[in-house]
Amino acid sequence: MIGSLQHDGIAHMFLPRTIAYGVLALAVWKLIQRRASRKANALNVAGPEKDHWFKGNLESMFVDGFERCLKVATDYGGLVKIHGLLGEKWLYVSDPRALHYILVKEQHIFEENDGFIFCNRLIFGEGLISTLGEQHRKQRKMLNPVFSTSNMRELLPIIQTVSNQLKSILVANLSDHTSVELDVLPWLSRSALDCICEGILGYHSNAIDTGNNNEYTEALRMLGPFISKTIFFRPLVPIVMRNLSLYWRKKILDWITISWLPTQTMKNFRELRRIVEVMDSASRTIFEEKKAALDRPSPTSSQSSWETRGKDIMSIMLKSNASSSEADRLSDAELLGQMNVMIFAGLETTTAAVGRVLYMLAKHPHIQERLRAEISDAMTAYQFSDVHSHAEDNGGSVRLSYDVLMSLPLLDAVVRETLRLYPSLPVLTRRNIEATSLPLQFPVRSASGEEISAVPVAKNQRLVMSILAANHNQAVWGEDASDWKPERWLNSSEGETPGVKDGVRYTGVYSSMMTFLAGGRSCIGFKFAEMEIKDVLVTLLPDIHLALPSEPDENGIVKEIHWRMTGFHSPVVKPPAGDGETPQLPLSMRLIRK
Ligand code: HEM
Repeated sequence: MIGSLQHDGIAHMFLPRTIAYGVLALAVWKLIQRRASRKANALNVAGPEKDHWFKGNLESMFVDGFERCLKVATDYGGLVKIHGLLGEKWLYVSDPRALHYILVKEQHIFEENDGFIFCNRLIFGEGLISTLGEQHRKQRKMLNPVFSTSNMRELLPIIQTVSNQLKSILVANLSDHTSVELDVLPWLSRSALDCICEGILGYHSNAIDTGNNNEYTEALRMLGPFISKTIFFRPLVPIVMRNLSLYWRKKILDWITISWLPTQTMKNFRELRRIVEVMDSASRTIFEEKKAALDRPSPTSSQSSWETRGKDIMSIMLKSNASSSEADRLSDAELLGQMNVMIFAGLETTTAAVGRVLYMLAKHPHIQERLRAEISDAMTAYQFSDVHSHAEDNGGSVRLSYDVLMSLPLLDAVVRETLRLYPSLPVLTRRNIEATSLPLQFPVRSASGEEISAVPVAKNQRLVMSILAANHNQAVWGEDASDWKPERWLNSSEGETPGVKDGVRYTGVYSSMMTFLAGGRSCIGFKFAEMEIKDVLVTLLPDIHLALPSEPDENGIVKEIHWRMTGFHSPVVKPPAGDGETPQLPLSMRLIRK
């Protein structure tokens, strides 16, 4: 997703069907990169030998390369020279000081890649992930307060309603006597979409109701997959955008999406164009209605097909923008762009995170039991507390307040530990727009074996920031860094803060980990994501027991889940029970006897 290698098309480049289409694009891309590449070749840091003359180390590291990504950092340290396409040299970075330098201290010289920014602008408009420099800073200034804790408090009831719908659907498929195997992934994806649509846009998507055939929500669900399918052509977009007039750009778009071109790639382009048009038109309608609602004294849902209760992020953003000074105010195009960006940014990331926590709990039944007990105790205590008189019950389940939800220690530990070990976006890319020198916390070896603690980097060097390797770094997380141990977060009161060793830590926005990144381009929605993940858990666990599949299928084979890491982590079923490719998360579930 955002800024990830998947977005740069690397993870998909090696699929056989795309290679043929790619040769031409690569040749052009190679020409543009050549100058930077020549300088970058002088990089004097150690790293692995190339695995392939064309693909370098990219396929082995970034196509299902979870272990390889970690091993490269363990073998060579926090700054590693790896091989890109056709011998280009890339830097693979996980050192805490180097990441701080890139993301915080000298953020202005490290930018997202051109292809990423230009394509996002075409798809989403002028939102956060399509802008750079001053314009991006201005947008963050306006948007940061919108994601405040007090606004999250207001949003929680919206999330709780969606989580309850998710529970009702799962419960309807279960019994308390026997376990039933269910692929929960489609349900998690639909409930994440509802959370985002309701919470961010104030729009009743009701995607969880599969009978509700809604063109807009279907387009939102399909956007990510179709961006991935067409991503290979991303490097060409900046060339077209920079060198051709609007007239010719439109002509090219019409040509590549012409209906009689039969190939699958053209079909993918056509579908992506259709999705973007549906998304754009619906977003404009919602946006206009929201603006109109701002001028009405008390909007009612009956006045409009779009719900405008005013507690969603968009409404808060519009109010806050309207009351800002002229200099700080965002244009309508920028506000509109944020709507599409937020949905895209928050959908697959959160779905993967919720799926992973459920999977980890299914794998660790004793932690699941302890967590269920913690949640039940909190609900009982809350039910009989004075505060609860203000909270609603829904279908017999207690709706905890935001503060209680955030204060449950084991819940917090389980979520943190899972987000640390399995970041939804494992790697992200940057390039530097001027020559610089990367400082290192932990020295690495040069290609000739000397110890170095700063590495000169030529302009336009391609950098891969490894969130994964940072979150598994034994130098700050300890020798058990790669073990899933929620208790590490429970012991922090004993004077040890997880992820901090001898004062050294990663400067991420969420607990010394890099899952939501650091600095001015860090995840703006991390509090929203944390609240949503926690709320799904407190809603499901009191009623549903989770386990890994254990029943053999008709061929006598038990399904084994594997988390494939490409741009994202997504669960698949290993062959022979599955195809090892199709995202799915079958879990064995039964109702809890009360
Ligand atoms: C577990 C869930 C999530 C994870 C792991 C995650 C992670 C990240 C990361 C690593 C970035 C930086 C990307 C880059 O620099 O290229 C990012 C950016 C962003 N995220 Fe999230 N995210 C999550 C959920 C959300 C949600 C729920 C929202 C919206 C409500 C959201 C909105 C955004 C936006 C708008 C950006 C761009 C920020 C900017 O460029 O200023 N994210 N996210």
